[in-house]
Amino acid sequence: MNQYLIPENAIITVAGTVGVGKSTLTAALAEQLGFKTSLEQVDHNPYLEKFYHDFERWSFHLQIYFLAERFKEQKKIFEMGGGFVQDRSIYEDTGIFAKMHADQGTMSKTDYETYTSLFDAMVMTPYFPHPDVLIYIEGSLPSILNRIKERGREMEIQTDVTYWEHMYERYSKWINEFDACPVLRLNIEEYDVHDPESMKDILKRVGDMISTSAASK
Ligand SMILES: Nc1ncnc2c1ncn2[C@@H]1O[C@H](COP(=O)(O)OP(=O)(O)O)[C@@H](O)[C@H]1O
Ligand SMILES: Nc1ncnc2c1ncn2[C@H]1C[C@H](O)[C@@H](COP(=O)(O)O)O1
Repeated sequence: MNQYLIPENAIITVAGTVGVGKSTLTAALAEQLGFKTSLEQVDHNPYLEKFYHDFERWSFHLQIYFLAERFKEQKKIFEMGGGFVQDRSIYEDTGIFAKMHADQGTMSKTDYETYTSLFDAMVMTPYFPHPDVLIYIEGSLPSILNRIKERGREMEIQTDVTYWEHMYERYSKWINEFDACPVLRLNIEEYDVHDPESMKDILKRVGDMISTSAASK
């Protein structure tokens, strides 16, 4: 146990819409805590760029790819006995992305059903521990769009702003209904990743949340 009362085998997952700051916060918290990171790999994804050019053609391929990658990470976290900060949850793949494309008609009904049945089968395996806490990062849409622009991934910058608007709305609803584990909501205006005190404050809140949740079980 560390000074934050976070168990050494804990799993802390960072969630939120594209560009909000998940990867950056994941790295900063893991460093402060001495935990390992589970990061989303964008550079080696063989479908992502194609997907942004043609959602209909590639959305199913991309979801299967992300599901496989995410599941391998879950398995790794399980086998290594936890102690991870994880960049994005598997719940977002299904609850936000796959659903959004199915609803918008850029993933067929059959493909969505195939994807969902595979996801459900994977969740039922022992490799699927729920996080101890899910940190949900939120902020204003203009600030997030600005971050997407500044980060400079051309495929995201070229994507119509309505895509990000729809995703933003979905995330706001999704998090209000999310109940798979305790949630710590953080606004991007309330922390500074470069300030160790600010990271410690977040970790203290994570530790409090884990202790409260353990006491109520
Ligand atoms: N706390 C922060 N303050 C200012 N800029 C940030 C902060 N967190 C992330 N950024 C910047 O915002 C952009 C998106 O951050 P990133 O962590 O890659 O987001 P995500 O993983 O959620 O897509 C990057 O350019 C990053 O440097
Ligand atoms: N499940 C997903 N479906 C479609 N696109 C996805 C999915 N998961 C991540 N993405 C995209 C969104 C971004 O362009 C990159 C990386 O996400 P980020 O939020 O920047 O870490 O992958």
